[in-house]
Amino acid sequence: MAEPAVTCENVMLSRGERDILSGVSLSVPEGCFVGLFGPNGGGKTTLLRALLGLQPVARGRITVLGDAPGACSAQIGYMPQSRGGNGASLTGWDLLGSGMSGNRWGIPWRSRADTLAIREALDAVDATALADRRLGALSGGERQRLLIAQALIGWPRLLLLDEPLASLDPVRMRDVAERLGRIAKQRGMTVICSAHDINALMGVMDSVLYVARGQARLGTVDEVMTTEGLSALYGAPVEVCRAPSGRLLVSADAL
Ligand SMILES: Nc1ncnc2c1ncn2[C@@H]1O[C@H](COP(=O)(O)OP(=O)(O)OP(=O)(O)O)[C@@H](O)[C@H]1O
Repeated sequence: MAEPAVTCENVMLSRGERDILSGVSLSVPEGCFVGLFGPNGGGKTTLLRALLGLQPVARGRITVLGDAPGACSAQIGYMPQSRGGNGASLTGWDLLGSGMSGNRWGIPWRSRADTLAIREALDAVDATALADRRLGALSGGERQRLLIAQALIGWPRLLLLDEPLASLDPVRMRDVAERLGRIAKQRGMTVICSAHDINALMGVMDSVLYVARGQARLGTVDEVMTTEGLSALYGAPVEVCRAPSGRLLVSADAL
């Protein structure tokens, strides 16, 4: 059987004096598309950073692509949570090319293979027409698509996306989610993608990873997104309803 892409064994992650996640054990099979959800401050970014080796593991053990976090960086694409703003005078080509020449000295130079890899990644999220424009002249959602393209360059084995759908309008959100799902399946990529709107990833993700109050639960949508399951995770009544359209509605006073 194929080795899992990610494992956590009794993992605790702390920031400063605070424990953000504790006792987390899970296994993500290679090729699985995982939607990562939870409240603000629930620990989604902290977990993604731990998988990258950027956040120390306070207790327990994490493996990523069969190795310690940080050991397989070349096989991982990462899109950090966008805080906007920087590099307004750069173009999309500059942005995507910047990640490719970091191991070379001298004037930035792009090989034909680099250019092809950038073109493929831009095409994958329908961002080719944006790449010649300055970042400062793009909308938040347009910049967001370029950042997703940047994470896709070279078709990484593991793709970690921190709220890639934020700032996209509903139609574009669905379009980008479906494109990511198709690429992941075609390329056998493992994806962990955080989001706030679970409906944006319905039909695209294979599993849901829900983090809240320091706990994590991984399973299918039907296993995790239940009134009982989420109420237990939040430690407060949470109601999960499925509309006739298939959309999930999650509501609670505490959310
Ligand atoms: N640099 C830091 N130092 C100390 N605590 C931090 C730091 N960054 C984040 N935290 C805290 O860690 C907790 C988890 O934050 P994290 O960013 O992982 O949550 P999140 O689930 O990604 O939230 P959001 O949905 O708002 O993006 C939060 O309570 C946050 O305040």
